[in-house]
Amino acid sequence: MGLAAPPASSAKFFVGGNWKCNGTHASVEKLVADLNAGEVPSDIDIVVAPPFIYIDWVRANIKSAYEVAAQNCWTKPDGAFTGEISAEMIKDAMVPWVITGHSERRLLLGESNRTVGLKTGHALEVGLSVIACIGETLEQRNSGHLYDTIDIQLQALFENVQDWGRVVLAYEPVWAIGTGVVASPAQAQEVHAYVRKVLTDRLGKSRAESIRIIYGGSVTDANCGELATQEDIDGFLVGGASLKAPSFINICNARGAAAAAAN
Ligand SMILES: O=C[C@H](O)COP(=O)(O)O
Repeated sequence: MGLAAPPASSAKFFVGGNWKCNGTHASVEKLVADLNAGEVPSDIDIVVAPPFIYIDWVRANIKSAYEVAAQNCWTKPDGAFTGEISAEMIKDAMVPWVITGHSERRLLLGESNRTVGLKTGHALEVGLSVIACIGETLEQRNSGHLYDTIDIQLQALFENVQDWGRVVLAYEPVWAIGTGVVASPAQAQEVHAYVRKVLTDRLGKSRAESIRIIYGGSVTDANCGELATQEDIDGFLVGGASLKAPSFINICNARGAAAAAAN
């Protein structure tokens, strides 16, 4: 007996694992060994984002089922920007993806919508693919500013992105990140559908349908199944659960498992 209807979205499922500022050489080696030992679907995109210091080792040692992302990049190619890593360097290190606009960078490090837009545009120009993050705080949601927050964040992307073919949009409500309070499937779907409509209005139906809109915020292998069946949820950006290989592998299998359960 089925759990839920199969997903309506035909976009290639995408699962990102954002390791954030976690790990040691020993724990990263163990995590990569465990990920390499697991079975993940070959028809989805899976991308892990280690801390910069481990990224080269991970890229060289993780199996080809997983691509690698940086967690951030700078807006310029090089220069006197102490502590920054440029998109050019990320490309030079043969890392194909970068995350931009994560709420931890927006809120803890003061990155503005403009900066996120510039970083995203520059990374794309350099040839990277980008996981661009958007999402509202609880205060913005509760004060009726959910959709204008999303609009403003998207507008900064529209001003800087020429080629949406290499962009994955991650909707991550800040109140759900690292809190254990996951958005309900209906809450997440409602915002994803809104984002899809904005993309449709700006870029046309066909392009909008091809852009993956993924959900992030307290995703675990226990709650990902129903989320994965929502029409406009094309995958996940996973934080804490991506540090545990068995959980992350289960999340990578979420859509296939949900489809199998529905049949
Ligand atoms: O980038 C990932 C998100 O911030 C979600 O993190 P979380 O799964 O630990 O809530």
